[in-house]
Amino acid sequence: MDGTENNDDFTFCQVGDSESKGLPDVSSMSIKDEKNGGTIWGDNSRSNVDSEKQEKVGSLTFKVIDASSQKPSTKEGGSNVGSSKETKSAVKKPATRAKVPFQIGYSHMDWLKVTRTHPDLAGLKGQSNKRLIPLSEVKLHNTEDSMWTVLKGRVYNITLYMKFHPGGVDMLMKAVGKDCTALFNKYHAWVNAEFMLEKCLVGILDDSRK
Ligand code: HEM
Repeated sequence: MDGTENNDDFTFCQVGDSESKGLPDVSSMSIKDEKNGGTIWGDNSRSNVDSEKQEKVGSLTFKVIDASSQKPSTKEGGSNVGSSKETKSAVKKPATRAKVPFQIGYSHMDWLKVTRTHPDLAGLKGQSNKRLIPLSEVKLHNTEDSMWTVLKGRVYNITLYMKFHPGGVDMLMKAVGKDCTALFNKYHAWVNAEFMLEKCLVGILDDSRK
């Protein structure tokens, strides 16, 4: 690619101080794909309004709406894919995640440093980390100075990890003394805990004992 070819399907928007430059309000724009049908981006349900202008680039149609002249309305229509309800759910914004304030000295990088320098994160005192451990033993480690959890069949000592957890201490407390695999997968199945907690491994969960 040399950057000179004509790419019909993509357009780049100039973003800036829209008011002072007289640019359209991007929060009120939507992009339709005429070739394949459907809304690519934006809230397409707000068409059929008087203050709307259409721009066309390649196969894409931009609906530029002057939001300043609009009042909230229940008017429907304008969508070329089913009902406007369906279109709305297709462009639904993801739920905002409650961010836990980041504490200086407790970032992911800080944790990696700890895992490299701490002599005994698991608290093994020389014991093997291949020992089979029943859930009843995990349950006993639910105190401030010894917190164990089970994740994907492995038993970890998470006492020192608690303050480094990006989801907060309170959330991770739900894992203490229990098997947290389901909760872990519910919130972030993509997190590589095997790597992050490698040095916290205490043993393997013994499924055959309670
Ligand atoms: C014990 C193993 C766990 C590890 C190693 C771990 C690790 C992490 C990591 C790396 C993140 C950041 C993920 C990201 O930004 O994409 C995170 C976020 C989070 N974790 Fe965990 N987690 C564990 C267990 C849990 C459990 C059991 C819960 C729920 C009870 C939980 C709830 C959360 C939540 C709600 C967030 C999101 C925080 C935010 O968006 O700021 N975690 N965790």
